[in-house]
Amino acid sequence: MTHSLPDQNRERAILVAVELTGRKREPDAPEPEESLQELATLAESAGAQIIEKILQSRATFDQATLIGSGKLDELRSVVKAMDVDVVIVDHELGGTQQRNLERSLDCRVVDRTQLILDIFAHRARTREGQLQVELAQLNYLLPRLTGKGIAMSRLGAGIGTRGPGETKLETDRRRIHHRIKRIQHDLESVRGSRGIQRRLRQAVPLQTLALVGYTNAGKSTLFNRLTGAGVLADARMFATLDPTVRQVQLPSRRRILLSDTVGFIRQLPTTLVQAFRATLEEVTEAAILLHVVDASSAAAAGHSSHVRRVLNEIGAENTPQILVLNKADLLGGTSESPATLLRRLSGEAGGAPCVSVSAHNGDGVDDLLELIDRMLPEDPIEFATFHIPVTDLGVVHLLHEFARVTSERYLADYCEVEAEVSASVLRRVAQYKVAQTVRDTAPFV
Ligand SMILES: Nc1nc2c(ncn2[C@@H]2O[C@H](COP(=O)(O)OP(=O)(O)OP(=O)(O)O)[C@@H](O)[C@H]2O)c(=O)[nH]1
Ligand SMILES: [Mg+2]
Repeated sequence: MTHSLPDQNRERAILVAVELTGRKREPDAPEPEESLQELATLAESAGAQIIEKILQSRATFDQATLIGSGKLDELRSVVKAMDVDVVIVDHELGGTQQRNLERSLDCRVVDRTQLILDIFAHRARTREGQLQVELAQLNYLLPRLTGKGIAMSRLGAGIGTRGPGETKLETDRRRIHHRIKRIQHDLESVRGSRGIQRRLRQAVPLQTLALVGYTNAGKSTLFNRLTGAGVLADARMFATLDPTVRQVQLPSRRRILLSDTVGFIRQLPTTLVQAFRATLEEVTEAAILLHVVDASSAAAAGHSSHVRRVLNEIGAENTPQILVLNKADLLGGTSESPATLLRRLSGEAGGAPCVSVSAHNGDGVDDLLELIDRMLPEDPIEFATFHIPVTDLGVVHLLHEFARVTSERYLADYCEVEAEVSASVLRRVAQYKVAQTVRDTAPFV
């Protein structure tokens, strides 16, 4: 785990989870230990030092305090003895439960969602990302503002205290509602300008592919490997929050756009995922999804089935997928051979083609590019004549860039261009077309 703070500057955290006995787990739900381990990774990503992990088995969650009263006493003495700053609970807490726990333990109590939001708040770089996180935080807090109202003005620099502008929130619900409206309004205008960028991008008729996957799967590392871009890749979870888009050239010399997106994680409420609309748009509009899995993780299968579920929820289940088993360089010590894992995950993904790569050392990346080339829809070349008004000369430029122009003549108020154009480019400029014949030639490069 990477963290930059020396131990004495990090918050001392205890992690708590409850294992419900006698209840069948959801098909892709993790083992409680595995979930607790993931929580530890998250907490460390947020800068905490883990003092202890506590797992309690119970038939049900306690309504008032989640854990039972005996366990609570035990926890209280550990908190005191070990000088603990924050207790992090691996389940979503209701407002009352959180308040009761804080009062009883006399220390800060944060749940999994708050921790994730906290990391998000820290990582968001763009204005849109920051607004999205604040909106998600407010939506999380609102239903928890029951009774006398929780202490909204917990100031400080620790985990869970980077709440949405404590000072803005110190009063009541109405102010929060007001703030939510304001953020939504600001988001609309930020999105408006992104919409313009997106349209500009669409004017360049390239297909977009999106990297998706569980957090820490290696999406950004693969993105950098494929595009030569210097996107932050980090062992901390949720290194990427804002989508980044770059061009990639395929072996056929066709170009595509690749976008790197926020990682998915279990127990992140879909409403929160929805807040990351920028990412979702990249995903739902992609021609192909590159589903990246950390094949070296013992939880690979659970992670990939979770990702498939989120893709379902956001309506991207029918987008063609390539399963990319990453971190192949680390394989060897795992119980399942890469070939078996590939077969199994591919079967679960409805037979999606898969490829094993190492974003780290580049192994398999050429195979991935070949596969993308084969999977991209055919794009036949046609020969067409265009009349482009002088007011739209940008289109002439576009044809020079993305087609093979064979002649170009400037007439009174338009330019006549003859060109070999791929079908996808042709669709963009169809309104200027005056004649067209399909050519029986190989795609130009
Ligand atoms: N050994 C090895 N490590 C890798 C490989 N790919 C990525 N990593 C490491 O895995 C960690 C996570 O990589 P990222 O590329 O940031 O992962 P991500 O999927 O973008 O993560 P989020 O943006 O947090 O969702 C980093 O420490 C990378 O160096 C690989 O092929 N082999
Ligand atoms: Mg990333």
